[in-house]
Amino acid sequence: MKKMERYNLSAIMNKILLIDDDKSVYDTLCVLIYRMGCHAEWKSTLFDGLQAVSQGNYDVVLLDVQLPDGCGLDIVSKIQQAPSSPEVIIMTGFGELDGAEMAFNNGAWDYIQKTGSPQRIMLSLKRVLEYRKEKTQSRQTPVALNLEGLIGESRSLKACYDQLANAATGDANVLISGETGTGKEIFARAIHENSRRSHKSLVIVDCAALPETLVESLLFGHEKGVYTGADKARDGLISQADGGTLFLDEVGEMPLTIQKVFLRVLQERKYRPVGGRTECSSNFRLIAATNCDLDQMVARGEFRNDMLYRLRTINITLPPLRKRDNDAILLTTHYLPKICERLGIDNKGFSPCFTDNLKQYSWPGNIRELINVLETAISNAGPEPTLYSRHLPPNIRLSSIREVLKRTINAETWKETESSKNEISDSQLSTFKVFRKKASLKAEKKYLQMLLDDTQHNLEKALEISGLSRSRFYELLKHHELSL
Ligand SMILES: Nc1ncnc2c1ncn2[C@@H]1O[C@H](COP(=O)(O)OP(=O)(O)OP(=O)(O)O)[C@@H](O)[C@H]1O
Repeated sequence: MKKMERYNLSAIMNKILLIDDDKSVYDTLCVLIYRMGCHAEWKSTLFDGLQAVSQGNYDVVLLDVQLPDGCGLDIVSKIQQAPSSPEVIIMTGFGELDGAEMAFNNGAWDYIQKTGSPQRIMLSLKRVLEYRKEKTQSRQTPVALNLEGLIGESRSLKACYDQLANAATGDANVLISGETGTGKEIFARAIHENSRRSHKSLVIVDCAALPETLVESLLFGHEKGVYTGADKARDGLISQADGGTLFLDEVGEMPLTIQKVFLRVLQERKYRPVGGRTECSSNFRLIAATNCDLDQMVARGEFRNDMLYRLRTINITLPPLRKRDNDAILLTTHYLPKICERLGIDNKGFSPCFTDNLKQYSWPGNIRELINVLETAISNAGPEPTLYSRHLPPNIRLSSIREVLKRTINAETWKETESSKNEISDSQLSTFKVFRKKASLKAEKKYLQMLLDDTQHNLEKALEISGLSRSRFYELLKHHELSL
């Protein structure tokens, strides 16, 4: 019986791993950790620590910054990817703002100076364990989130799904930021659809398209006869959002004069229609979206600070597509059949060279650009059943060639620097002009080789991508002893 009790206890005990090369820190902390009713283990290097984390079921990792085999800050996200997703508390010998910023950006729970009292570490540990307990409990009663139409499994996007779930359970104002085409509107819709207001309207206001002279009338409505042509009273968008959600898209474009009026509406959910004598109220939930840096706009006097403060009770920042791991491919798999269906053609497959290009491109227009590019590729492919990189628009293929070239040239410059170090001893350095000429010839040849490989020696394609004239292209091939 006793044995059984002990077994049960250890099963529910929180497990803490300390990664620190100073054993005395472990000796001090492990007593306190055991007193808290937790189990402590110790590793002295990043390598051993990561190995332990990948196998053990730890709740928290206390991580030193300077370790014999590297910097602790570099492995915070790797630790969190372990099966038990442990929280990380950084313990540093020297507190530095840069280090703290990097730690928090990487997802650390806290950043503590080791030289302070061990109680400070214990307090942080206690808080993080409480947080984990709450997190586990809320997971046990999961809210069924409807993410229909939202594609992506990257870590950065999943963190946004968590925020979406949190926003959907309440009524707080939400500000969604992110580059153009990252899905701010589709996220706003998902928050509304998952909220208790989903049976009422989601009213979308495109602040960039609001005509300044009619803005108040559009938002607040107007009474009969206030304008020539206003032959009857009309509800504004705020009234239409009563009981539902008001979505202010491109909120950075809202004129300052309107921000002033709108701020009062935000605070009191009350407004006065143009020409009206009495105030009306509207119980709406506000979501706003922007691709501007509103903090910078506030600093330049282009956006009201009090408005921004109100808007971002919950702040969701959508990551750009280039920072979403494999999501571009998942989106491609999702959108290809839809586009083909819309065009009334058979679905198409895609080759590895096609996805390689998609992965290497930086997608400044994000998901919207990806959808457009897929449409172009489908149309370029005509009746062919499979999409290859040659079906992609030239700018995407070029940018991927540029990436590979950059990497190759960097590697070669490094090799050259290394070998030139040896050459310097027995030969004179050439002039800069000669050196530059040699380097550019080498890069030229590399480019041509890649162009030929990528286009499978197709002349027309090579000319299209390179922008070279036919005669210049032949001249270059001859010069570098390459053949088509
Ligand atoms: N995660 C996603 N899964 C599937 N489709 C997405 C996703 N994110 C965005 N999209 C699609 O990409 C397109 C652009 O999305 P959306 O209009 O929501 O972006 P946005 O950030 O509001 O853009 P903008 O700032 O230019 O207004 C839409 O067709 C949308 O359906």
